[in-house]
Amino acid sequence: MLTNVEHIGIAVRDIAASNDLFTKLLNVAPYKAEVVAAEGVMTSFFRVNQTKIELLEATSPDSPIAKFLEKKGEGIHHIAFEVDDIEGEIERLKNEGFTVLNEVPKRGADNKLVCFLHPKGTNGVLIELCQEIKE
Ligand SMILES: CC[C@H](C(=O)O)C(=O)SCCNC(=O)CCNC(=O)[C@H](O)C(C)(C)COP(=O)(O)OP(=O)(O)OC[C@H]1O[C@@H](n2cnc3c(N)ncnc32)[C@H](O)[C@@H]1OP(=O)(O)O
Ligand SMILES: [Co+2]
Repeated sequence: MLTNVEHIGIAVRDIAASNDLFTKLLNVAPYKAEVVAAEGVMTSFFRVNQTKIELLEATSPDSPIAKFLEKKGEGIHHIAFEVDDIEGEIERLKNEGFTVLNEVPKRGADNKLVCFLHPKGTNGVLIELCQEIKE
């Protein structure tokens, strides 16, 4: 089951400059910076009550963020929903006809297991599902 919007991912060219901007905007400093090498991203997380913003900078030219920036420029990159059973949701969504880009959940940022749905099947919005990793 999808429980809530866990974060909004925003693609940025210069995460240090965007950290300053979002700190002013949200009146709060980022609580975490984390590289996810497998995704080719550097992330920075802000929390405003229950809402999180994830800033994403590409760490390599073949990063999905680099391609996105080249094509669309800076802006909202994805919406992430929190789920309580990511494997179950993957099966359910596959059966509903959505294209799951990684059918095996992968390690994301901020201590989550994640998967993504192709935006072609979701009205042009990249959707991420994420489940807290219980240590
Ligand atoms: C996991 C760490 C962290 C976390 O929260 O834990 C993250 O969120 S990491 C975020 C970065 N990782 C990903 O985005 C992984 C999933 N994304 C992908 O697999 C690709 O980006 C994919 C398949 C969505 C697009 O890759 P492709 O190589 O096909 O790039 P194209 O430029 O050819 O795109 C094809 C088509 O899709 C449109 N597109 C691409 N990205 C997005 C997007 N973010 N939102 C909406 N639409 C997108 C692109 O415009 C192309 O459409 P077209 O009409 O053909 O121009
Ligand atoms: Co994300």
